[in-house]
Amino acid sequence: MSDAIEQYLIKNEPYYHPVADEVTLYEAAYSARIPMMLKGPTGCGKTRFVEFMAWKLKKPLITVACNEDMTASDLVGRFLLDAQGTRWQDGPLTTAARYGAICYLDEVVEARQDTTVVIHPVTDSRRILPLEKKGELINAHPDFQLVISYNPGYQSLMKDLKQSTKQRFGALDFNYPDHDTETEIVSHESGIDKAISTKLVSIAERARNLKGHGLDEGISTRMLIYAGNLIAKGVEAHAACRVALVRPITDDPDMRDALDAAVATFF
Ligand SMILES: Nc1ncnc2c1ncn2[C@@H]1O[C@H](COP(=O)(O)OP(=O)(O)OP(=O)(O)O)[C@@H](O)[C@H]1O
Repeated sequence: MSDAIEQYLIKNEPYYHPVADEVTLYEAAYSARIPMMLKGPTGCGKTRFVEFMAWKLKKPLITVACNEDMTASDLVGRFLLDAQGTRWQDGPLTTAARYGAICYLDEVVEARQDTTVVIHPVTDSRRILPLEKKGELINAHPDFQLVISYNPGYQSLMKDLKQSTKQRFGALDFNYPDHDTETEIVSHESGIDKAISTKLVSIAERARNLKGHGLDEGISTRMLIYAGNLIAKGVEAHAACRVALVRPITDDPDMRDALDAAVATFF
């Protein structure tokens, strides 16, 4: 393995608690080199899952957080001018395709459509990545796989992946884990005991019922871990929940009252 890619190998096993059969399905998809789309709300474990799978498959992982200012060059690479003159610098997608990594494009829908089309030739049977500016055509390394994340809740008609992009991927649905699994995860990640984390999970479950009825998104596993982290640091539970759960998710006074009431039910 080249130095360029060695740095992206995950050395220690990431903690990942499987929720259903996603590990086996992903392994099969990887061995068939099917590009994968991980669908689900923010903070529910998609990134942790891909880190775990990359570690399990012993493949390097290159992650790119996509945004609307991103251009195709940010993915494939560009010519840079320095003291020695002009030189080409591979972008993260090119590095992954050239040397055989898993490339994870987080929230790819944020990127402009002219950016997302660069992934087309490398996500169908051609498995090629044309570097038009450089005049080079890369045949993707056999170990290369593209993985994207997608939050169906955020999509609108104005901003969505084209069908021609979506249909190049297999998809796994992610959601918040079931009560016991989430309790386990929150305890493990924040160090609080299960008696407290089960209460945090119960608060989140109530709040998740408010999604679409005043809240745009549910309280995520990530937020529960933050609350647990604060409690583990000695912050009193009500204050921890206010800082980590209630205030970040809404500014609506009625919704804040409803969430405070849910917190008061359990603490
Ligand atoms: N099944 C799980 N096993 C272990 N940890 C988990 C699991 N699900 C969630 N977590 C925890 O929740 C945190 C948030 O998950 P993660 O960062 O993977 O979310 P995400 O779905 O990728 O969010 P985003 O879409 O915002 O990037 C992780 O750092 C991890 O601590």
